[in-house]
Amino acid sequence: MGSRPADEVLDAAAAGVHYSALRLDELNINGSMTGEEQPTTSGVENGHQEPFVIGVAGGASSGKSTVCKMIIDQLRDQRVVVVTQESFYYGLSDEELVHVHDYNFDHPDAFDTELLLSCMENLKYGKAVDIPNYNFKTYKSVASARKVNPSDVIILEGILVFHDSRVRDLMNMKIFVDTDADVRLTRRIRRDTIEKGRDIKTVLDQYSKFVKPAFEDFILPTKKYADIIIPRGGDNDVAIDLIVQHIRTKLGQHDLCKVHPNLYVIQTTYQIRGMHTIIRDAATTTHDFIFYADRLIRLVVEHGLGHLPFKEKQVITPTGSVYTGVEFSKRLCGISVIRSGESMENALRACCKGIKIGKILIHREGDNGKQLIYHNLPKDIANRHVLLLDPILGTGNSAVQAISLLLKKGVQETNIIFLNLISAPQGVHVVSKRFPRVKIVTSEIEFGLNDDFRVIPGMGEFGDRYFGTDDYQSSTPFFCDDKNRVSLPPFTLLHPTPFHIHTAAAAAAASSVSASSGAMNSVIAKLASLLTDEYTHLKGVKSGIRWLRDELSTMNAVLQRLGDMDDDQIDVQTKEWRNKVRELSYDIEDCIDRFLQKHSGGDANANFVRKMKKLWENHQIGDEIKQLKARVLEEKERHDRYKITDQLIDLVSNMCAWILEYQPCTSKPKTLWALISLGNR
Ligand SMILES: Nc1ncnc2c1ncn2[C@@H]1O[C@H](COP(=O)(O)OP(=O)(O)O)[C@@H](O)[C@H]1O
Ligand SMILES: Nc1ccn([C@@H]2O[C@H](COP(=O)(O)O)[C@@H](O)[C@H]2O)c(=O)n1
Repeated sequence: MGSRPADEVLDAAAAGVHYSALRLDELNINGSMTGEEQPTTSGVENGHQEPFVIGVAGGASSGKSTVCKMIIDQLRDQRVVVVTQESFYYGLSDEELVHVHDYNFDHPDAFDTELLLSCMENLKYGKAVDIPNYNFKTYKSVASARKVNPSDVIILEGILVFHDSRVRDLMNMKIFVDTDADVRLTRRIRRDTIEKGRDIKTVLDQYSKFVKPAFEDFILPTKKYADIIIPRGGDNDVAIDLIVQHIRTKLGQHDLCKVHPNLYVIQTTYQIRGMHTIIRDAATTTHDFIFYADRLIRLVVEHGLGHLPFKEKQVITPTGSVYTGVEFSKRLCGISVIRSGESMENALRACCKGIKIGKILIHREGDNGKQLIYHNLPKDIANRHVLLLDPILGTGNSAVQAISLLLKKGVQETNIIFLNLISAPQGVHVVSKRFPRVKIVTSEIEFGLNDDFRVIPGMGEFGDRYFGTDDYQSSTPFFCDDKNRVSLPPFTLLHPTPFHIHTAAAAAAASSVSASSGAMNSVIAKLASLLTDEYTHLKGVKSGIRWLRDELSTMNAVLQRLGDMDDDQIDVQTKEWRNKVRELSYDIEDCIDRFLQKHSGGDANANFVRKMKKLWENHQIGDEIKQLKARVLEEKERHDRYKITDQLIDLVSNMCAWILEYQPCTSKPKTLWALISLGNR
C-alpha cells in the first residue's frame, strides 16, 4: 500500500502535537457576564470563523439574563460573551436628571442603537470592542468601558434588541422570553426596591406610565421576529436544552451553512480528516484512494438518507416487546452524474437494497461551460425522492444542468438531495441560489476554485483516480443521436489503449446506464468491441466472444425487466438471484478490464500468445475461473431450489461451461478464457 491507513496517520499525529477540541483555557464566561476584561485570544488568530449571534428579547424582568446564564452554563466548552442592551442607554443630561421620573427608559429612543450596531458588527466580523458601562444609579455611562473580544457565540440581550432590523439581521438565532405580566411586575418590584433602592410607589408609577405601554407598543410586536419563544423563561429547561443542542450543531458547521440553510456538512472528526488527507494526497495509490473514498462516500450517503421523510413504525422485537421506530420513504432513486458520480453508486446500493439508479452525462465544454448530452432516468422519477450523486461540486454548472433536468422531468425541488464529497463555496452559492430547496450534503467545504475552475485544494480528477485511469486519458469522440442514444466507436488494442472505454464519459453512459443490469451493458459493449479486434483470429475466440455476448444480452434483457419493477414487486429469492448475477457481471467486467489493461500497447501476435501462456502460469488463472464457476453453479443450485428463472440460470451455466471448454492447457490459449482471468485479485 502506498499510503498509511487513517488510523496510523492519526496515531502518528497524536504522538506529536496533540489537538484538543476543547478550549477551556480560553473560557471566561463569568467574566463576560460581570464585566471583567476577557482574554484576548480569539478565533481570528486562527482564521476568522463567524461567531454565532443569538438575540434574546422579552419584557423587563421576564428572565432574559437568567436564560442567557443557563445557555452559557451548558456551553462551557465554547467562548461565549453576553452583550446587554442596557449598556447602550443614553446617559441623562442634568436637566433630564431633574425630571428622571418622566423619562421613558422603555422607549427605543432611550438607547444608542447606532453604537450598539457598530459594536455588534465589529464583534461579528472578528474585532474586539469596548462596551459602555451604564450605571443605574447615576443614569450615566462610567468611564471604564468593558473590553469584549470576539467569541464563538455572542448573545445580545435586552428588551428591544429585535426593534431595529439592522441589529436583527446580525442574529443567527432569535429567542423571545415570554413571561406572564404579573410575574414580570412582581419581579420588577422586588428588584427595583432591593437592588436599585427605589421606593415602591416610584416603581409602580414607572410601570403604569412607561413600562406597561412600551411593552405593548414596542416589545410585544417584536415577538413575531423570534425563531423560538420560551414560555416561563428560565423555568423551561426543555427549551434551553433544545436551544443549546441547536447552537452546538451550528457551531460545528461551516459558515456557509449559516448562509445556506440547505447545505449540510457532515460533522467532522479526526477520522474524517484522516481519510480526506489520504484521498487528497497526490501520491496515494489507486487502491487506497478507492478504499478511503468509499468510506467517505458511505458516510455522505448515510447522512443524505437521513434527510428523507419518514413515518413512525412499531415492530415487535424477539422478546415480544414493542419497539417504536421509523420507516423511511421507499420511493427513492439515485442519479449519478457520469463518470465520477458512478463511484458513489455502490455505497448507495449498499445502503438502499435494490435502489434504482439512473445516469446523467454532462459534457464539459471549454473551461466553464457544460452541456447535458445524455440521460437515462427511471420512468416514474417524478414520484421519487432523488439522491443526485457527484463527488465534486465545483462551479455548480454540472449540478445546475442535472437539477434542471430533474425538475423538467417533474421531480419536486424539495425531493432532491445532492450528495458530494467536497464542495467549493462558489458551487454551493450557484446551486443554492437557483434551487434553494435542494439539499446539498457534503463532507468538506473547499477554499474555492482556481483560474481553471478546478476545486482548490481538491483531489484531482476524481473519476480518473477512482477508476485508476489517470494515465489513460482519451480524446476518443462519441456520437449522440437525437434520441439520446450514444454510439461508440469500436475500441482497439493498439492506440489509444482499450482501457479508454472506462475513461470516456460517453462510453460509461452507453455501457452502464441502468442499475438493473449491473455491469452487463458494459460487458456486452466491451465484448462487441473485442469482436473487431486483432486477436479474434485466434481459433475459437471470435465464436466464443460472440456466443458470450449473445448469451449475456439475453440475460441482460431479463435483468432490465426486473429493473423496471420496484423492489417490493419482486420476491426475495428472485431479488437475491438478480443481485448475484449483477455481481457476477461486475466480476466479468473486471476480468475483461484487467485483460485489456495488461494487453494494451499492441503486442505482436506471437508475443501475445507467449504472454498469455506466461500469465496463465503465473496468475492463478485456474483458481479464479474455478471461483467464478462455483459462483455460477451456486446460482444455479439456488435457482433449482427456488425455481426462479430457468432460462437465466441455463444461460449462466452455459456460459460457465463455455469458459471451461476453452480453458487453455496448451501453449496456445484458445479463447475468451484469457478475458476472464488475468491478473491477481
Ligand atoms: N424562573 C425564575 N424563577 C424565579 N425567579 C426568576 C426566574 N427567572 C428570573 N427570576 C428572577 O427575576 C429577576 C429578573 O430576572 P432576569 O433574568 O434578570 O430578567 P431580565 O433579564 O429579563 O430583566 C431576577 O431577580 C431573577 O433572579
Ligand atoms: N436607569 C434605568 C434604566 C432602565 N430601567 C428599566 O430597566 C428595564 C430594562 O431592564 P431589564 O433588565 O429588565 O430588561 C426597563 O423596563 C427600564 O424601565 C430603569 O428602571 N432605570
